[in-house]
Amino acid sequence: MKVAVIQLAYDDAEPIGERRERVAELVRMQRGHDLVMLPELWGATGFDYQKWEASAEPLYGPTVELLAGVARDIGSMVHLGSIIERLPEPGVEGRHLANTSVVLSPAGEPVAVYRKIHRFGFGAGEPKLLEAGGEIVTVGLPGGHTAGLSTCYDLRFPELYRRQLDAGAEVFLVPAAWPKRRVEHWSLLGQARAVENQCAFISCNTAGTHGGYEMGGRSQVVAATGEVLAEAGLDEAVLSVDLDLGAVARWREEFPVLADRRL
Ligand SMILES: O=C(O)CCC(=O)C(=O)O
Repeated sequence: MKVAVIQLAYDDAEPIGERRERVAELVRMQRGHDLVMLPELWGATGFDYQKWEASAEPLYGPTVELLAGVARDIGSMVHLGSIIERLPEPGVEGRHLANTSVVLSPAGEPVAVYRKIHRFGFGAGEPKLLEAGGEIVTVGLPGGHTAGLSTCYDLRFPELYRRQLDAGAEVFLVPAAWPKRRVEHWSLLGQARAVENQCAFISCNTAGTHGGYEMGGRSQVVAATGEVLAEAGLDEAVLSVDLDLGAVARWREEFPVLADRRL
């Protein structure tokens, strides 16, 4: 599977409309890839919580519409990172916003919707403003493979990835807006999730500075063996990787750790 990871850099000064067009163009340039990935909340100004209410959109709103058109044009699956979704009705905690990922098929159809389960902010930001997701979500990939979906802070909760593994995941897809200050955790945890679950791992972080936070970049593509196949630096970058997902099953057979789990 040929994957393109778009590590987008932006700052608060870039108007959202211009950023949308720039992102659509960047995705369009990835023709020939089976899957194109974007980072978390790039259209909702990432860490800038104050802007979330104003930038919220319905699930099948302008971001999905724009990227569905691009997915169709280039014939690739597109993981749009995430949006601030305005829920049709308030959730169990009475909030009407969520941090929501959508994966689009090469025909531009939404084939998976994941709402971030673990909200980051310790009482402020996400837990204060957003409803938590509650569902394990996987999505079928070309070649009959299965990906598990999660977002940013979720990466700190290994039990989520075990559940995705049990749901058939062979690769984890993780968009993020992970700050530079803790970027070592980001790299380490991504590799750990790959090694402990014998799953490939594809992460797409943000670069630039928004909401006063410098972002950490270092998006990576990791094989199920833990080998880092590609890693971005601190700036905007596109990683283009030919990822052999058949290698996941071969590795599990060669080194059958998962068979020794005690449940
Ligand atoms: O866990 C961290 O250090 C960063 C998480 C985060 O920035 C987020 O989930 O938005």
